[in-house]
Amino acid sequence: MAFVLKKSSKACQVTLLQSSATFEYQKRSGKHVLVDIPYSHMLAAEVVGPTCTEVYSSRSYSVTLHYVKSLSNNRLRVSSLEVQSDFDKCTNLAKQLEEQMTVTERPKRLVVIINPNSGKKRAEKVFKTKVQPVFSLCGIHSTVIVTSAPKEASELLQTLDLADVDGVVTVGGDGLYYEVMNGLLLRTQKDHGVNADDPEAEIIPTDIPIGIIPAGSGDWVVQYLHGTRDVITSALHVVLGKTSLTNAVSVHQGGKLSAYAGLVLGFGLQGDIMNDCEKFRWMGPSRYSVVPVSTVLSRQAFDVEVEYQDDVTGDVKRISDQMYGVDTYIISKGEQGDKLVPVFGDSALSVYMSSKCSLGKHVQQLSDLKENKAGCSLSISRLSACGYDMPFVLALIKLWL
Ligand SMILES: Nc1ncnc2c1ncn2[C@@H]1O[C@H](COP(=O)(O)OP(=O)(O)OP(=O)(O)O)[C@@H](O)[C@H]1O
Repeated sequence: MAFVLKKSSKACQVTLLQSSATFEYQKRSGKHVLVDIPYSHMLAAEVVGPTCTEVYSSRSYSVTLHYVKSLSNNRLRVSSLEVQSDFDKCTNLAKQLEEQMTVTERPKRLVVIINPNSGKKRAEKVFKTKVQPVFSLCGIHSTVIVTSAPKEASELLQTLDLADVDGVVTVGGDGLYYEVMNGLLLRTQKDHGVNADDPEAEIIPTDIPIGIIPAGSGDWVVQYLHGTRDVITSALHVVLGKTSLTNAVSVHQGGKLSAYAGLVLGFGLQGDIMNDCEKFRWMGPSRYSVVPVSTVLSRQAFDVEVEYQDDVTGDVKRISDQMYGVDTYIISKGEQGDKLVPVFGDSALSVYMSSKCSLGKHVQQLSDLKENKAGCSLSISRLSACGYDMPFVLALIKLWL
């Protein structure tokens, strides 16, 4: 299907192809331009009529197509293209484009949960100035909840009416994502009559996707997911509606569910680092650079036994040693050349163990891991114990990709 409209007084041919629309026109300089925009990247087509001060002419209507453009470093931005014609042509073109956009399922009703105390305490401003305009452009209705205390988000999700909700968006850091993921999973178990405390019970995955707008201190989940912590990029990933599966792992101790983990499960040093960082929250994001140094200097080795099922052979193996830490990456890390890259929704988890060694060697191992150097992980399909009774159960939940 093709339409001929105008762009800056010159003819512009718009052709609707199977998966994209092309716009072909000449610039004032005479240069020929062809813009090919996939339907999957289109956000909205707006028709604007003549203002009352304009003299009506045969082409005083316009269609502005808003779409997503890729920039360097995995960032996305909104771009627009305007063509002019009469009322019939403009409304017809806009209707055809809107129809193509709705072929892929996109969210229309969202619950947005903001932690005003995340990171540099700019989450509310970030949402209002950068995210809300993108949601409005795409006709998304959002119910905004600003938390006033820790755990409020997960408690609220136990009773909130989620029947018509297409997704929950967090504006904060990894901690808020963790809270919302826990809240949604617990709600899903309750709704299905599953006893979440039972370590043998299969976790029922939640149908409601989670979107993450980075406004925290670490923002690791979103960086792994989108390759950037750019706010507008995250908002655009949400509105385009494509989801990715990620793992959640339940951790049980003493016959009770401790929590669902979604990023790293750190036993020993890593857990101590996170615990110490929380005590220095007043330092803001810089606590993650300073506090770990003192925690590593006061490291302690434990007698640990790790039993796991090998990802490749399926054999159950056991390692006993004095270790500083056993870290399980729920968002696994796969090897790509000499680098470690995040892998979402993998059937295996990666485990890193730090056996007793000199401080120099230990620091080297930790910095290799921080720089994502390949070669220091074990890939396991099930980790059953690490010194304590901590069986893990895997589930998959959806994130907007
Ligand atoms: N209104 C609030 N006041 C204080 N703490 C809150 C509030 N709402 C949520 N929290 C808690 O704050 C913790 C940290 O929040 P969040 O992850 O958003 O920020 P961050 O710690 O700065 O970022 P990151 O987790 O990426 O380092 C979460 O565990 C959450 O439970």
